[in-house]
Amino acid sequence: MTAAITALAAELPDVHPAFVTRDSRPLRLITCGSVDDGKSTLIGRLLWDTKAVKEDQAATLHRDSGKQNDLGLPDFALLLDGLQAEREQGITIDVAYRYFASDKRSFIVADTPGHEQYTRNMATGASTADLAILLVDARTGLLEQTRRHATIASLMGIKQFVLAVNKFDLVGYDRAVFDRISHDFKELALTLGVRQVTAIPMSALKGENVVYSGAAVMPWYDGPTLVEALELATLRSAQTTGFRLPVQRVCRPGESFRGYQGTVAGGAVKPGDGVIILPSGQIANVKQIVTFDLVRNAAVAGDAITLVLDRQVDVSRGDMIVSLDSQPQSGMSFDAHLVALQPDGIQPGRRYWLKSGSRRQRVQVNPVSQLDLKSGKWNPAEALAMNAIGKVHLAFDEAAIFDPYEQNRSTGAFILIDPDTNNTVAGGMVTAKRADLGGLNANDGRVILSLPADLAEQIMATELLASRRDEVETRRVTNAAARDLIDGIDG
Ligand SMILES: Nc1nc2c(ncn2[C@@H]2O[C@H](COP(=O)(O)OP(=O)(O)OP(=O)(O)O)[C@@H](O)[C@H]2O)c(=O)[nH]1
Repeated sequence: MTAAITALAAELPDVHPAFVTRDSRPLRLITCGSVDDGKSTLIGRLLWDTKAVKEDQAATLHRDSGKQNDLGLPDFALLLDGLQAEREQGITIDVAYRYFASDKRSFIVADTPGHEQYTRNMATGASTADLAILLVDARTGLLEQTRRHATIASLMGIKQFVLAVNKFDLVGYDRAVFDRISHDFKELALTLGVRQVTAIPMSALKGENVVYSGAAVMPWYDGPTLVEALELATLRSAQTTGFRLPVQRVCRPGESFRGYQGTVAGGAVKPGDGVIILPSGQIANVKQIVTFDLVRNAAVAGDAITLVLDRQVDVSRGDMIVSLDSQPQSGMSFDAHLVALQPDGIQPGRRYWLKSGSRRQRVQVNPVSQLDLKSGKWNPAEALAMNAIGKVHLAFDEAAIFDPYEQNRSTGAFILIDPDTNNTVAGGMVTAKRADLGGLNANDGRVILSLPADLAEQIMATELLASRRDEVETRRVTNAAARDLIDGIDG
């Protein structure tokens, strides 16, 4: 991902002058649709009609698509071809960002390959989206896929939808078709608790109701064009957690300098702020904030920084540096929503690698219920099939650190990786810490005591446990996890 994003970010200033001169935050979008609904054509059309396409790109496009289109227009989907090359290089996270702007606002659209729509962007691009554009083909209307995408988008915290009823030229611009599909969609949105819904009939191919009005062919439609709807959308409110810095790298260029690098995943920080390093629990103050070319007096979510602390502490990749007065939750077990992404689904009790930010740890996953997309009900389930949306319990060997996804889309999101195949098997969002006994876990009938090693030795030596050694297993954990255990018992 980093490579793709860095490459795209490097292009940024050339894309559209409006983007760099505006000071308001751009609106972030994701597009969802089934294969062939016209997603590539729509994004291409948006880039083309807002003039985000550079001249040399435009010339190539006209040349390459000259024979393919009887409207005498380029094949807009080709604009996104560059992405294919990035994907073929096996870049881990298949999200690329496209930038465009209207007269009133700038936009960033997360572009992901069709069938893997939600695979990884859940933990990356889409998790920052303000709005989702759901595409449907006017000829087919809502499909199960549309329901799934809408559900996932709402679980991901997106509260504004635009339903793009595309290919309207193929249904004779029939108003009744639009009324039916938009009615169905509004009903679906209501069941998801999404109130801001705009449905728009359009032809991405012909550019009707995308950037320019389609009034000539759809005089009965008096709503906004897609871009007008996007201009009216609101930015997602700021995240509510304190400062979060998942440490990606410890930088030690010389004896005298030690900095902790990463992208701020929540809140803000300034020199002098008190921070705590998790999971170790060490405390320090921020001495300096450095970005690639300057020393800064503050940093906020999204900034890539190097943090220098005022004392020697032990920090490694995967740790999180957070504000002292607003900490994430640390615990051995959490509740989460999961979307299963591989044919094997999620089987009860299976163990995976869980990756969240720069952290990777072992986890056991137990499904609890599955969402029935038609009724919107959660039915009890012990396993999740591919594409199912479920509620699960996560049980860790060592303390995990999360914010609820509602509060922080970055430190509350994760992916699960199959340790045998290295495939991403699920994307998930943490809903809450489980009220468990901190470090006490039951596994295969055995009790696992997770304690710092020396404490574990002492406890195992006690008369009570010495006689039951084969029933109790101890695992060495960090001090923070042990503290959790004690909190759990006290509470
Ligand atoms: N008539 C008509 N055809 C369209 C419209 N939008 C897209 N198409 C055509 O539908 C086909 C699929 O469009 P794409 O943009 O490639 O669809 P996609 O959803 O991106 O498909 P994948 O890239 O496979 O996920 C192409 O042949 C497009 O030219 C439209 O508004 N009207």
